[in-house]
Amino acid sequence: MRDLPEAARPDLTCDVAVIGAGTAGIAAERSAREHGARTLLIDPEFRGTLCANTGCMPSKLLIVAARAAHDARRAPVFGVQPGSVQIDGPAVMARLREERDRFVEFTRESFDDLPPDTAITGRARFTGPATLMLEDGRRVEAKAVVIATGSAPVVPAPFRDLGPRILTNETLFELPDLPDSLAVIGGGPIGLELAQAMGRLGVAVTLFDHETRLGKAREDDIHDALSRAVGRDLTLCLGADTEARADPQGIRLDWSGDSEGHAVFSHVLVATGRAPLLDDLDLTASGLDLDDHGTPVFDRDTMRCGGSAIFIAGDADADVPLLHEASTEGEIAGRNAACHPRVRPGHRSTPFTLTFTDPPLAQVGEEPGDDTIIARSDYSDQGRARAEARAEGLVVLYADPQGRLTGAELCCPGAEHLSHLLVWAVQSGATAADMLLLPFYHPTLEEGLKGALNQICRQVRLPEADRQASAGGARNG
Ligand SMILES: Cc1cc2nc3c(=O)[nH]c(=O)nc-3n(C[C@H](O)[C@H](O)[C@H](O)COP(=O)(O)OP(=O)(O)OC[C@H]3O[C@@H](n4cnc5c(N)ncnc54)[C@H](O)[C@@H]3O)c2cc1C
Ligand SMILES: NC(=O)c1ccc[n+]([C@@H]2O[C@H](COP(=O)([O-])OP(=O)(O)OC[C@H]3O[C@@H](n4cnc5c(N)ncnc54)[C@H](O)[C@@H]3O)[C@@H](O)[C@H]2O)c1
Repeated sequence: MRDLPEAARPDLTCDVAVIGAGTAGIAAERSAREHGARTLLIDPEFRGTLCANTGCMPSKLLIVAARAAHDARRAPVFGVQPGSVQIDGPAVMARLREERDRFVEFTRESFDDLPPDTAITGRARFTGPATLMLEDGRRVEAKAVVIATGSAPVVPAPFRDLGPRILTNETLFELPDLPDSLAVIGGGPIGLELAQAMGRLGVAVTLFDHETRLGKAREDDIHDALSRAVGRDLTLCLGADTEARADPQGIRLDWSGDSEGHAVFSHVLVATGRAPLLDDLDLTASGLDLDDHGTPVFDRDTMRCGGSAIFIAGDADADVPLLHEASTEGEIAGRNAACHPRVRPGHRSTPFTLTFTDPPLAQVGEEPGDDTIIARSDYSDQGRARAEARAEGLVVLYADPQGRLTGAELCCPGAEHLSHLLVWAVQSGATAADMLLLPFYHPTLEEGLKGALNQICRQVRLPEADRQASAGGARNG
């Protein structure tokens, strides 16, 4: 460094520079440091993770408020009369923000544990394959770089420039009160979760999607179960293209396609997908190969971009934009950045997505192939679900010709937990017969899985371990 003229000397040097202090970046920095690297963690704000601020946590806080309202409304089915249910919108939003801020504080506190001079405030861009420039002009030289800049909502043209009544996940949780009415554009996980929650909190919600499938459901009967369930809390308008314009009362939407109409909504939530935040990075200077969307081409086992010393993790890579994947990818990227050029594959877990509707939608493993054995458990009369007056939906299991579980799709009560059991079974290589040898307590939602597991055993001629008659008086456990 001493031989360089002063003007060319970097202001900051390190082994691994991590760009972005979200879930992936925090994991990458920690992992690189644990593997002996001198690290820098660069972020313009250090405001805590997307998950805590505007993602997983505030959305689940809205969902739990909605569930409380829903449970109170359906209590009379059990002979319990709670009286008329009143929703105090400002109180719902205040509790959401109070709890959310607590979660955000925890993620911010993790920055206090960083070694001195590791956290660098600034927005970074590439000036070369291993050099970065911060917006204040400081130059950073690193042996390896991890890109962990996250993603941002994509707002299609008709919804841009229409003012604060157009919401995204970045603004919805800041509303002082619940909206009078809400159009939700997009039936992916964000749209589904927030639309159903708002509907249950008494907001008049219409959900639009230009496709006819909600939540990328694989199976027709799973999609039917999901549509029926959310259709009780909101109006569904699938296969519809929407136009938007400002109106004195809010935002007017005109839609056409499988249905036609127009209406004015006090607010519109745009949940039409998210795109990696890479534009500010000047990736051309990095020398990386980019795909058609401008995302670096990378190896998802090592998180390395081509043959370079640049790694990528989290939503920035547009692969699987989920919290647990961001964390895993960060850990792999950080370790390999520290050990570069001796990179090695990290462990990637079985694909698993969970949308927190009621009942939840879960997808486990890969899509079924031509020789996949498919079996179903119906939850519309499952014993425990029936007792709780929430019997609906189904579980679809996938297995290979040897009876080994390869995946599942669920939309039924308890799917949040049942899907965990199933993803653990898939990842550990269990067969349907192995599963049936495990204990099933009675009366539980888990018992409902036995029907599909037995069907697989019959189809592949494995022993059906469970012959125990249902003691619950209902079909399927
Ligand atoms: C509404 C919503 C609900 C969700 N719910 C769930 C859920 O229930 N379960 C689940 O698994 N996943 C959920 N997700 C997805 C999950 O939140 C994300 O996959 C995850 O948080 C992504 O983490 P990340 O580290 O990639 O990004 P982030 O946490 O966004 O971190 C990116 C960081 O990069 C910084 N940055 C950006 N550009 C630069 C630059 N040029 N220089 C320096 N720093 C920069 C940003 O300031 C930010 O701090 C949800 C997402 C949303 C939007
Ligand atoms: N529970 C969870 O794990 C959870 C919750 C929320 C978000 N997330 C993550 O965040 C990511 C982004 O979520 P998302 O729901 O915004 O995106 P998404 O891409 O999953 O879904 C977007 C939906 O919007 C529709 N759409 C796109 N353009 C449209 C248009 N112009 N008009 C009408 N519909 C349109 C698409 O057909 C699709 O159904 C997800 O992929 C997921 O990884 C996860």
